[in-house]
Amino acid sequence: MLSNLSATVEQFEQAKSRLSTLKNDPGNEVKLKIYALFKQATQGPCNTPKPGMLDFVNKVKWDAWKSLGSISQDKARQQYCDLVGSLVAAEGGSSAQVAAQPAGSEATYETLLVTTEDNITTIKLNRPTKKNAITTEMYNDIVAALEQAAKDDSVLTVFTGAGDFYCSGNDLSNFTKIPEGGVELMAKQAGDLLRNYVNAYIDFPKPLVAVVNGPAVGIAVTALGLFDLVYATEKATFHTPFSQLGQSPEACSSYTFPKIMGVAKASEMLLFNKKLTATQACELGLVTEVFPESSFQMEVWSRLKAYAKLPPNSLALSKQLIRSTEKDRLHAVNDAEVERLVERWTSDECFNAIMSFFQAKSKL
Ligand SMILES: CCCCCCC/C=C/C(=O)SCCNC(=O)CCNC(=O)[C@H](O)C(C)(C)COP(=O)(O)OP(=O)(O)OC[C@H]1O[C@@H](n2cnc3c(N)ncnc32)[C@H](O)[C@@H]1OP(=O)(O)O
Repeated sequence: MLSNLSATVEQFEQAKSRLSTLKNDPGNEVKLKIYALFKQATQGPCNTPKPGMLDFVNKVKWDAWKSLGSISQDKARQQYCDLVGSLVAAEGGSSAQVAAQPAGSEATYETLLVTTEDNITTIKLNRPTKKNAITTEMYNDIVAALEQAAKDDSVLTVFTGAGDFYCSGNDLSNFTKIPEGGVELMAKQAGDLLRNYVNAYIDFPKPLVAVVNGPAVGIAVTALGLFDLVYATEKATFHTPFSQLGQSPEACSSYTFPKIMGVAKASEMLLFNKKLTATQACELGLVTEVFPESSFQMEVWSRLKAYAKLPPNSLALSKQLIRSTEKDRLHAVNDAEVERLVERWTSDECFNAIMSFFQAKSKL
């Protein structure tokens, strides 16, 4: 179903009242941006006379408002909600209540928000109470959303998470629903789903961008090797605890990680569960750039909106040139990783690790 969405007046009011609950001063630059967005959202483009040279404070505020040019009140309201949402989230609150969806078209899924605006299709994992862990239904929905994004008019596709986590990886309860055919059938079905999921990334034809808004675990980290840009907030972490879970790497990371960061660093992550900070992940080349949490959403989205104005065919063709020589290799790696995991999922090591998680004996 398609409908038009932007920040509602109610969301805007909610964002206003949440702003007053902030404990930390976000700094003058951010405060000015908030002021300007508020004025634009409530009064439209700046049309008041410029304050005199000596009226320093009002002149700076006027400049900030004027700098928004003619952006619509709807858009300003939405950006205001996004900015307040990121400030609230930075203090440990949930940004989900105030962050508005980009205006534009929206496809409806149970735990996925898929929207298209400004030539960008955004796929947002929307299960914040479970740290955006991916259920079997979500794997299928993400594949469908990627197939749709490949065909739509957008130039870039962005993947991100709602709330304080980017994604905690595979939902471990996917392995607790044993079908009548037993554990072997469950493992085979999970393998087919995983192969299909990873193929959707390998074959994705347009630039794919990860906006890593918080910690990432497991398959949410390994899949990053198949993205074209990875932007992370400074509070993001990157953890692939496969041996701890009795499992093995997926999403082609057994190939992409050594290529990106070298065998030694890849082994620390994929064999020995080393959790990286955003800065470490950037130094190793897994992350493109790290941003301060207070301005993360604002900086990243303004940059992506500019990129999305570039000529789409040129972008897609250049991506194909960069990636095409690797495609067959990546498919072969995906098949091999899936084969290994199907074995692992029937092992005692894996069974015991998942049981301990649900008996709350172990957390990563
Ligand atoms: C069917 C296809 C299969 C393809 C599989 C492909 C292979 C994939 C491999 C992986 O992705 S391996 C990584 C799997 N992920 C984990 O092991 C993470 C497990 N979670 C945790 O260790 C912690 O929850 C956390 C992520 C470190 C967060 O800890 P925090 O203390 O901040 O929050 P919690 O209270 O633990 O979490 C809130 C809520 O969410 C539930 N939850 C979080 N992550 C998962 C998860 N991955 N699977 C299932 N449930 C998860 C957690 O249990 C809490 O639930 P409630 O207790 O509130 O009901």
